[in-house]
Amino acid sequence: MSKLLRKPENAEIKDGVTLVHNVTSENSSLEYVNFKMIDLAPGATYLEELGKQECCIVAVTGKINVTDQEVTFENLGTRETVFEKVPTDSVYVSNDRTFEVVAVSQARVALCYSPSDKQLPTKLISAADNGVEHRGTGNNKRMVHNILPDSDPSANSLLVVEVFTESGNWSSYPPHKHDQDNLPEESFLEETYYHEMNPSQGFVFQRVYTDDRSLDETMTVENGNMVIVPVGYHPVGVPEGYTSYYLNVMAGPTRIWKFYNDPDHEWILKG
Ligand SMILES: O=C[C@H](O)[C@@H](O)[C@H](O)CC(=O)O
Repeated sequence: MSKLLRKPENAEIKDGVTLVHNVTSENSSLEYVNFKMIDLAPGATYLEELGKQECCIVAVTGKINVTDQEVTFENLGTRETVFEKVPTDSVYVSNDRTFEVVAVSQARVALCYSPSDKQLPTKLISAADNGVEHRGTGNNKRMVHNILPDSDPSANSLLVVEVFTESGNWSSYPPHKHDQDNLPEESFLEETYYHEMNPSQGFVFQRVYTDDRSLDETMTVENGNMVIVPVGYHPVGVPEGYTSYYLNVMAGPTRIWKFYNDPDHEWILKG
């Protein structure tokens, strides 16, 4: 199995708290992006002290309360399944703070981390604050919820978006990359994908590859899997009959999303 593909761990870490995924700089090649997906049973709590990392807490499904021990946001979350295709609520918590998540209902919560040493205010990113984008044409259409885009100055290095791609369409396509710290041409952002499929027995194909093909992995990605994108182009193809969801976390030395399209395939944009 590709080292870039992660299947759910589903490790119970305390009563009512299951660690579904845990991507760290120790167990991956990523230096900027860290990620946890946790499942919380009703009433379960998860507390974390942040060091020099910031965190975007995404109420992926279900309802949660979030506090940084100074301010508390209650009843966050807008959906029982991501395939309701509505934006959800998130909370930004900066470095050197402690946060606690309390499950109001059964909940799946994404914890998206990146480096931070300039403490910023804790901020509710409500569903209504998500910019919704409809990108692409033909069989390249997808819908994007911008949870924490680079246009939002609330974070130091973190970028968080979620993407819905319908049956028979492609996303992150034409293939693009952001693996060179070469602004204004291209930014360097590591990336993680947390994938879900509807119906859940579905799969997508995701390729991660570099210009010199020193990295060239094509993966069958199933419901609940993650894909780690340290470098390279990273297109996703969705078979007929299924809808794809993925949550992206990106971070790098500069908080700008400036991608570079694969020249072999950029002609597709010219229609
Ligand atoms: O670089 C960002 C990720 O590849 C996705 O968020 C991608 O941009 C989604 C899309 O535009 O299809």
